[in-house]
Amino acid sequence: MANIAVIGAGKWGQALHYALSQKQECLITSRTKRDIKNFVDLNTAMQCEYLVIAIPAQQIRQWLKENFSFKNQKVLVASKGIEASSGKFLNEIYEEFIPRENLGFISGPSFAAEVIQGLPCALVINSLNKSLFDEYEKFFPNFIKTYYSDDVIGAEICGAYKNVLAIASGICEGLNLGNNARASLISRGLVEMQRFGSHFGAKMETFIGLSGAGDLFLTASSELSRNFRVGLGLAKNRTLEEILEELGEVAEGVKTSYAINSLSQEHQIYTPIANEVFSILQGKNPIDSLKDLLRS
Ligand SMILES: NC(=O)C1=CN([C@@H]2O[C@H](COP(=O)(O)OP(=O)(O)OC[C@H]3O[C@@H](n4cnc5c(N)ncnc54)[C@H](O)[C@@H]3O)[C@@H](O)[C@H]2O)C=CC1
Ligand SMILES: O=C(CO)COP(=O)(O)O
Repeated sequence: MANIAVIGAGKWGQALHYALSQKQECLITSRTKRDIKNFVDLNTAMQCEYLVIAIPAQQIRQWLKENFSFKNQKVLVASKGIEASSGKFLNEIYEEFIPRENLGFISGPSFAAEVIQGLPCALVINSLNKSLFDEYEKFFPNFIKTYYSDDVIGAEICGAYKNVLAIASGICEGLNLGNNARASLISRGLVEMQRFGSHFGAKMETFIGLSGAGDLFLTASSELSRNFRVGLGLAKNRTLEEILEELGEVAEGVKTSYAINSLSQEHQIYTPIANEVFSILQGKNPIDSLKDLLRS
C-alpha cells in the first residue's frame, strides 16, 4: 500500500508525482479526475502518511479549511507564493492546521517540464525538523539531489519573490532592453529580495544558494517560466486578463506582487522592483516604470 501521495495534478504536481514514483508507488489526486497512473480520490490520498501539496498559494487556506484533517501526516509544501489577501507566508497558513515539526517546504530551481523528463536537478527541503528531511530524502529519485535547510522563511521568500522578479525580467526582455539591463535587474533583484527577507528573519546564505540565486536565475531568464511570459505580455501592452487566459496555468508572481507591495509599505522595506511590477500590473506603462527605476 502506497504511503505517499501528491495533492494537485497541475504541472508541478504531475512532475513531482513522476519523480516520486521512481522508487516507490506514489498516489496522486486532484479536484477533477485525471488519466494518470495511481490517480485516486482525495480520501484515499489523505490516508497516506506523507503528503506533497502542489496547489496554488492563493487557494491553500481554503483548501486546508475544506479538506484537511490532521492525522499526523508529514506534509511537504510545493507551492511558491504569499497570500495576497492577508500578506501571510505559506508556513504561517499551514501552521494554523499542521504542527511545524510535520511541515517541510520545497525550494530551488525546478521547472516541472524538465523534472517530468527526468532531467537532473537539485532541490532544497526546508524544515525546522531535520528528521522530516531524512524521511523525505529517501523518496526522491537519483536524478534529483536534495539538500536540507532549516531556513523555512528564507526559502519561502526566495520562492515567492523570484516570481515577481521573473515578471520584471520578462518585461525587460519584451522591451528589448538588452543583456546588460537584464543582468542588472536580476542582481539588484537578488539584493532586493534579500533585504525583504532579512526583515523577516531569513538567512543571508539562503539567497546565494539554490533557493535564492538558483531559482531566480532560472526563472528570470527563460520563457519556460510562466511568470517571465507574463512579463513579456505586459511589455507588449497586452492586458493581464488576456495574458492569464492564454497562459491557462498559475503565475504566482501576480498575486505575490500585491502581497509584497503591502508588506513592504507596512514594514517600510525598500522594494523598488517589486513595487514597479505591482504598478505595471495596475496599468502603469512599463517604459515609465523603467524611467522611474533608473532614477530611484
Ligand atoms: N510548474 C513549475 O515548474 C513549478 C511550480 N511550482 C509551484 O507549484 C504550485 C502549483 O503550480 P503548477 O502545478 O505549476 O500550476 P498549474 O496551474 O499547472 O496547476 C495548478 C493545480 O492546482 C489545482 N487547483 C487550483 N485551484 C485549486 C483549489 N482551489 N483546490 C484544489 N486544487 C486547486 C488545479 O486544478 C491545478 O491542478 C505554484 O505555487 C507554483 O509556483 C513550484 C516549482 C515549479
Ligand atoms: O518555480 C518555478 C521553477 O523553479 C516555476 O516558475 P514559473 O511558475 O514562473 O513557471
